[in-house]
Amino acid sequence: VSNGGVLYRERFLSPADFEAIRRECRTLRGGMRAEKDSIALRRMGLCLDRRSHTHAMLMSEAVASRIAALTGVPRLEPSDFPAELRQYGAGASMGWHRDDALYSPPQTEVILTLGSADPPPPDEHTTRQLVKRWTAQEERPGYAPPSQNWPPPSRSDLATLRRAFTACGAESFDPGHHAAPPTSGRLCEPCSHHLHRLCLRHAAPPPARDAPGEEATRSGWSVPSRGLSRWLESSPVREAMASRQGRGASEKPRRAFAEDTADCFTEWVCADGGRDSAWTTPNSVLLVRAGEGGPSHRVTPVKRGERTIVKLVFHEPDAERSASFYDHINSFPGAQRSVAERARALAERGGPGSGGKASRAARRRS
Ligand SMILES: O=C(O)CCC(=O)C(=O)O
Ligand SMILES: [Fe+2]
Repeated sequence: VSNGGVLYRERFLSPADFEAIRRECRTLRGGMRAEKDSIALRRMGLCLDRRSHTHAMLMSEAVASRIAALTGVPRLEPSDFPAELRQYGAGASMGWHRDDALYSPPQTEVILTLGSADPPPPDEHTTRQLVKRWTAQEERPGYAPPSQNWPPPSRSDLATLRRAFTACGAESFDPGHHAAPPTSGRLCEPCSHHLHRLCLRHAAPPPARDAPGEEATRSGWSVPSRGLSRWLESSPVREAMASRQGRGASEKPRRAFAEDTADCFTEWVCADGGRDSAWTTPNSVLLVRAGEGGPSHRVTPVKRGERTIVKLVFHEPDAERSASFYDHINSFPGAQRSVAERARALAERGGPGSGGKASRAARRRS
């Protein structure tokens, strides 16, 4: 794997395949249990049934050869190590570690993100650029707020919105459709209650501007679907709006940006010793080379929301199981130790350099 053994790629599966996997995995969440003996803290896990659709889709020759092509490993195969569904809830994290080599030569691990907590907010520069682009779009004649593709207002917004709409005499208020996305300077003049939402009654007829989703994608971040109103009130957004209205950015920011929405990153050490990190988007894959030669990496603590991933293991043809393979398998939640496998693991540990009780006790799952 390039970049010191880590590679991050977004939009890995087709939207249809990804949705099918996400749907199935959602139904399995109830079966998750706290992971045992793991470096990860407060993470929940579940081994995916080999007969599941998710397993069939991901542990396939097709996916293996795509991973091989991405990593530059000549050939990879789906391993017999269980694919795991894992969830980081609030407070969960994973400290710096290298993935144990479950095989020799060491495997490539694939972290497919199914869902993530709210993304971290954009920096101030990005926010200003985005607000500028939105404004330009909104100033086109005939602009109307999009209906479906903007996240609907959060529950806590509804009462305020309803009041604002009543105040300006709007006839109806449908939370899913009558709330516009954040705008910059263009307030609903008659209402002017809301800096960031247009009242449809006072908005011009359709159409249309780029879907906010596309905007967000182009700018490299997603608008938080939860905590939207807090995000809008955060200082760079407010300042950008204020300066559009010629009022300058004199208002004291009420809340610091970074405190407001914070969530976990996967961080790793690159080949040159520097660090890189990713807020892993849904349908992204993070490919990590295991073993001593692999990169050190970690997951920063989740403060809000949750992040669900599927972890998959691929190995080179003819790779052999290592003692760690058995240690790991036996520490799965609810694992039944297989006598034969245990015997085999013990026999393998007898070899030179395979570590005694102390190293076994110290070994924790990655
Ligand atoms: O959740 C992640 O992004 C990384 C997880 C990881 O490193 C592991 O499970 O070994
Ligand atoms: Fe890891």
